[in-house]
Amino acid sequence: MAKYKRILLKLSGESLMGSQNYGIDAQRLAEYAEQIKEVSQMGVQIGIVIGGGNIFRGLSGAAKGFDRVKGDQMGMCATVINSLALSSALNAIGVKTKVLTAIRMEPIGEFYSKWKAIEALEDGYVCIFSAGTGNPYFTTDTGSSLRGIEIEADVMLKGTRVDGIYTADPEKDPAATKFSEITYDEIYNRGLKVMDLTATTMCKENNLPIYVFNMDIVGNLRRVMDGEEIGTLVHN
Ligand SMILES: Nc1ncnc2c1ncn2[C@@H]1O[C@H](COP(=O)(O)OP(=O)(O)OP(=O)(O)O)[C@@H](O)[C@H]1O
Ligand SMILES: O=c1ccn([C@@H]2O[C@H](COP(=O)(O)O)[C@@H](O)[C@H]2O)c(=O)[nH]1
Repeated sequence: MAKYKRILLKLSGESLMGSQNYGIDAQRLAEYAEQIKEVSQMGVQIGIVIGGGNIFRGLSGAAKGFDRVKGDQMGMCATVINSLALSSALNAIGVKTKVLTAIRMEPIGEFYSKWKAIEALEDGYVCIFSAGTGNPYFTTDTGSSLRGIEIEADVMLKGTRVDGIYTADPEKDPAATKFSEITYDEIYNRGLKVMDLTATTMCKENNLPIYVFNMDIVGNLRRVMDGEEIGTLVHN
């Protein structure tokens, strides 16, 4: 039996680039879709939030002179592009999906509501929550914690390109060591940057555990569902 009944899976937009410098790598997209299908077939209810860093981030836009709010709106549109790509890849392999958007944009997706989402999850749809929180100055990590709490997920799975939380950024510090578990408070106290603080605080205050793992290794999502300890658990 799967370890969790209902999950909120956060996927990194940057990871979707695969080996490219920009955009969507078809192979990485197909691998993500297959992993999600496998877990959906186990009966797990799956909500997904995908980032937009492979296309646009408001902060990088602001650094080039864009208005920050417009830049963030561009970033949110980037998450919609990624959500549509993932939805299409899932549909192509027989998985039913519903794209719900935080900003009204029918017919691209249906306007999000908690109850619509839960009904779709219970009907076996994989729900993709796009456009983040719908507000500027936030990130999709915060969008994930928000949606995870709203849909009453058992856990927020942060599928990223590192295999957990380390004492320092493992992509910069080869001497960094990995935690198998850590509390939210330790994340603050040690100044760890794996997830933004707004998202961490929302999870802490609402008791939503976070599990950070490497989604770029095919089969890992299933391993998490099987209870294998391949990442880092964050809890109170
Ligand atoms: N202490 C740490 N432990 C683990 N990873 C860390 C740590 N500090 C920084 N990181 C970095 O955080 C990154 C993971 O963040 P995330 O998955 O949100 O990536 P992202 O590129 O910001 O995603 P998105 O495109 O969705 O915005 C890793 O690639 C890693 O380099
Ligand atoms: O609630 C939100 C979520 C996201 N944004 C903007 O989108 C980009 C892409 O999201 P990432 O989490 O960085 O992948 C982000 O940089 C913001 O510009 C937002 O404004 N509000």
